[in-house]
Amino acid sequence: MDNVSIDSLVLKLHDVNAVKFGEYQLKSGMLTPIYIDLRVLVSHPALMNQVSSLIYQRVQDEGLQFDSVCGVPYTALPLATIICSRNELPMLIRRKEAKDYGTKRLVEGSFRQGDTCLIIEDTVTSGSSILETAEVLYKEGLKVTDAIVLMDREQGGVEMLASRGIKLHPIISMFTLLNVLMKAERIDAQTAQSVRKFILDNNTFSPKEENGNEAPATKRTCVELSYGARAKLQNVHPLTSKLLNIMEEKQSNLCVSADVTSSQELLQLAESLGPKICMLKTHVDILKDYTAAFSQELQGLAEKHNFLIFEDRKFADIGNTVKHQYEGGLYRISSWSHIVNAHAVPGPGVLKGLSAVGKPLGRGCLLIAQMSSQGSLATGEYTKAVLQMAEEHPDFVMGFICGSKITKRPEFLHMTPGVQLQAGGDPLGQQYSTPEEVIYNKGSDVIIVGRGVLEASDRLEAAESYRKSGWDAYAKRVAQGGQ
Ligand SMILES: O=c1ccn([C@@H]2O[C@H](COP(=O)(O)O)[C@@H](O)[C@H]2O)c(=O)[nH]1
Repeated sequence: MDNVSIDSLVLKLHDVNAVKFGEYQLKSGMLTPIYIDLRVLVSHPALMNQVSSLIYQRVQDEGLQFDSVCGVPYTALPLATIICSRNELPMLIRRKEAKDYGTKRLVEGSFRQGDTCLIIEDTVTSGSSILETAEVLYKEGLKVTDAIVLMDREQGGVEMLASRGIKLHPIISMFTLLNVLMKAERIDAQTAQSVRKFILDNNTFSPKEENGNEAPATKRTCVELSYGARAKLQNVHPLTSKLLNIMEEKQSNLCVSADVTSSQELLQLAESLGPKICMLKTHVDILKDYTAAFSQELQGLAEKHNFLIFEDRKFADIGNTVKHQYEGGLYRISSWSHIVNAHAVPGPGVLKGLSAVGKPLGRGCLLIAQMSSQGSLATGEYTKAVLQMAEEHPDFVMGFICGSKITKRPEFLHMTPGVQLQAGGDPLGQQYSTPEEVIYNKGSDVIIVGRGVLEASDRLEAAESYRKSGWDAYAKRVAQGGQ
């Protein structure tokens, strides 16, 4: 499903007043600054057809297997009807109340015990309406493994349903909707930010422990998705998805920081450590003998060993300057580095400049939200502002350089430098944490290790130790946090 169709749909939904800003009450009684009212769709047949086509396209893209389709009453009923009728799929209707005459059935239509039913819903907040429908279907002997929703408010529905064995596939999610409306100047940045804050502050999902009690706060903050599951999320940057898949496949969340000054040595590192890493970080401006041939060889090794290249350039100038720095000069960074990073200090212009060059090439960027060095000024409100900048540019920003997880949004990556097997520091203010601390306790995704590997007598053996510690810490986190 392409972004163009999602963007145009969001704008049309806004045109027909299906997206309202103000103060509204949800089914749960919760007051919300944004209300999605898809009941109006029935008055707009062309839009109804567009929505139905997008839902069916998603069903096909996901390769979902099912025997029948059921729309959650009432708003999703006509959507399910159009989809089933157009594509000749058997449909079931869930009654809200059984009739007190005739068959008294709660599910109308023909089915066999053990059949799988796909649920279609218009909007999800907590996921409770889908679960109610699924429970009625279960009582009839049907199975429910997947549900498709047009609009996910991103308030815990995906996680709640996942905890009950149902995979929810959202077509539009709240943060995407806000970004599209903001880009089209339908809402201002302040409105978008206050809605984002409301959504993040009002997550409805609290996992239960096996004894039925609520999990303690430390466990409850979010359900932990695996790297592989995150790779499949709808909003994820394509390069993030690629990286997450590499991580899962190679069982490595290790990025080696190749801080050496000779091209030959860097290429040797890439060749020997390539199988152990998901990413290789460079500081191209410390090489004393850079040539274009070097960058070509490096790209070849990245393909051979399936890792991404991250040039740690830390762009920090106005948009026009960073555009030149990224695209041109001696290094032509955009031509060979999959990922670069930037400081948020100049404001969003830095991202506009970089993305003008990087986006057409499928590149991505990390924002520096925190630094590992002692006395860093990138803390508190600054870090929050960096997060906001990322949320406003999800089509180019893949995540953050940071010391710990700064957002629960699973589509953003957290990458942490300042990692060694023993905590400590260097005389110039670098501060080190262990892989276990960074990945398990601080919730980061990738460990970035330089001297821990480079100064070891056996670099390959050291890289394997870091790969294993990083991976074990991640496996422990996922095992305790969910799926
Ligand atoms: O906050 C930051 C941002 C970047 N770095 C870079 O990571 C490596 C760390 O090297 P070590 O040898 O493991 O200390 C280095 O390239 C830094 O420029 C960072 O350390 N902290």
